[in-house]
Amino acid sequence: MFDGLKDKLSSFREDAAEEVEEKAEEAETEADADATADAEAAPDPETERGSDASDGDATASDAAAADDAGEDSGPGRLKRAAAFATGKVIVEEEDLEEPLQDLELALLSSDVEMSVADRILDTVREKMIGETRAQVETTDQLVTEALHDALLDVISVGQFDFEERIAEADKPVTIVFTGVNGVGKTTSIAKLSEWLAERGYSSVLANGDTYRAGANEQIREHAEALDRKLIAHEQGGDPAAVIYDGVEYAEANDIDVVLGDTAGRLHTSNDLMAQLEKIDRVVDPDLTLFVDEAVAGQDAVKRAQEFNDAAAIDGTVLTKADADSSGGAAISIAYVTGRPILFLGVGQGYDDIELFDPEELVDELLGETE
Ligand SMILES: Nc1nc2c(ncn2[C@@H]2O[C@H](COP(=O)(O)OP(=O)(O)OP(=O)(O)O)[C@@H](O)[C@H]2O)c(=O)[nH]1
Repeated sequence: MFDGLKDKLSSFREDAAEEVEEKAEEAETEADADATADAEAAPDPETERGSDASDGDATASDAAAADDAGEDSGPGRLKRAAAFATGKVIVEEEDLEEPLQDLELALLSSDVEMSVADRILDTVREKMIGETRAQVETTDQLVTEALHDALLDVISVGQFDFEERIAEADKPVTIVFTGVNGVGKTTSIAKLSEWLAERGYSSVLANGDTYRAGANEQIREHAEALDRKLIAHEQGGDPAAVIYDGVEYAEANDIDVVLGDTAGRLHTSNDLMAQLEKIDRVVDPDLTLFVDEAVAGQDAVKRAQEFNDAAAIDGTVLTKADADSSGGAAISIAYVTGRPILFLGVGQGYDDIELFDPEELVDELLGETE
């Protein structure tokens, strides 16, 4: 999962750490050279005692040396050298220039959305530049921490505890799933039903996809495999009515959660978006979840944004993360929509769904999981 991105992040860490180390060493060499120059320029107390004239000469050459140092090194260098002498390393903007350019390219080529990449770069800059570290700390640690914070900042936008939300909500909890065709919506509903069952919550499936021929059969297969009740109407029926029936069934039978499928649609299909509005009006779902596939990268991010604009979503289920190397959608969707990723689909089996944990993803991306 996300191997391509992991490799790119790892290269950035190595390059940035190397640059900062190199510059720190330069500062050390300069600090040493300055110290030697100072020592050489310092008047010998023995000779000094005998000659008043040499006193004046020494002061002049000291000043000249100080001037030279100022001209050649600039205040940044001096500050750096001074910090180095006290056991610290200061990170300067120029150390990071090249690695950050490479990081930007790496993120964009991993399908990370532009504004998200910018934000990550800004945070890394903010966390690292002007930062001092003790020489005993590794620079890699400093870079890793900055990258960790930058990634977490964008990935964890809007995050809430899904399990707690379900536990605390009045029952039945109604969840409606939207998204385009073929991204794994129906499979995700089945997986979520199983995920809920494992945590002691019963669920009923309601097939609001009355549009596509074969939709009833597809979801029925899952319902039968999992031994769940399915509410379905004829093809061409009113999706809001199906989900409403699902809610009534749940109320009558003490079922905790209603999982409502809907037809795959583009945010631009007006009639289908109007159906979603009707579902909203008639059923007033507790949560509307957008489903898309991680492998769609930038397209998934764009669709999430467009769906959220057209019909406010509460979160995303990102499927096929197991087949995605880029990780761009996983990193970008929450920041772009302001709504969290709640689940990752990680395979075709019913158990292949994971509650999304931003901290866990960041650790995995930075190779800190083992
Ligand atoms: N590898 C992998 N495959 C998945 C995942 N989730 C779903 N799939 C597969 O993706 C395909 C499409 O899934 P569906 O659930 O039929 O997709 P859908 O969005 O409901 O499709 P429509 O009903 O046509 O809108 C199926 O073959 C699923 O097994 C996942 O997390 N990982």
